[in-house]
Amino acid sequence: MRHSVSGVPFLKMNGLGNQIIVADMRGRADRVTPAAAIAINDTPGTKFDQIMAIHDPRTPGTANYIEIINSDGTRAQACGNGMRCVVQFLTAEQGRQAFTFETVAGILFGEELEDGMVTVDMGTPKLAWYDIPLAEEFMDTRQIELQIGPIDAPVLHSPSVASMGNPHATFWVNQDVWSYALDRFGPMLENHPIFPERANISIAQVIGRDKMILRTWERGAGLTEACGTAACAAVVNGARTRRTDRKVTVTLPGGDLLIEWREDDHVVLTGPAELEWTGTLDPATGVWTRDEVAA
Ligand SMILES: N[C@@H](CCC[C@H](N)C(=O)O)C(=O)O
Repeated sequence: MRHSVSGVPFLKMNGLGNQIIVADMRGRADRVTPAAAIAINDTPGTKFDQIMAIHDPRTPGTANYIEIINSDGTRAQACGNGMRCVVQFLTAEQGRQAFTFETVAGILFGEELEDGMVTVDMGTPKLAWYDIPLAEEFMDTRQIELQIGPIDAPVLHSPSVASMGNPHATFWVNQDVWSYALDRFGPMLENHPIFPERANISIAQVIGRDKMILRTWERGAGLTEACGTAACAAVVNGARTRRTDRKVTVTLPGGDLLIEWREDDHVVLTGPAELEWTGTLDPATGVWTRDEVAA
């Protein structure tokens, strides 16, 4: 095993194929720099969607402060799949299942279940236009005026928008979600002037009251195999537009997530997390080494 002098332990993990790096920054005052995040993502073998940096707690009663960094070096307020990875790592380390965390978006609760699945209470959605945020006032965020494609035959239009701490737009479609060039439309919609802080862009096909298929172009990361907060936002938007119930299995390219928008307004997500390998990372530069595994 080779460790750089200023290195921190890191784990390459995934949550339904959402590529996650967990960086253990406990006991340190520094942060993973944007330059380091970009360098890690540019290095073969560590292409990722988010880094979940575990810091010492800032607020009594919480286990850790979690900072979330996209692969383009920008900070994100929330990451459902990454939170499941953090819970799984800490459960394996500490032998206890339940944790309360703080993120920039608020306090979250996560727990590893007996069957190995991880459930995270992602808090309450924010639905006012200024909370998402949008650049102009919309009284009803269940359907906003936004379209892409020809004016008389838009390819995607009239999304529902919601914040799960981070901004999401859900475009409802009737045909196969794979028939849309999300790689082409995603960047345009992510950076549309209506979203002053950019947005995560999803295409949703409702299959039944409790089933939905979802693809997401993530702000700051691009096309991903899964986006937990996008699935949460899609179920909130599905329920409040009466397309779905409040408990829905969301099928993402990487697999299924169970999302429940509880009556107490909290959105809870349940799914798997997987450890791939471990290593050491310099959080200032992004230089990393992979631990050697005994044969
Ligand atoms: N993969 C995440 C969402 C990550 C944050 C997003 N890219 C943003 O900038 O808001 C998830 O599982 O929720």
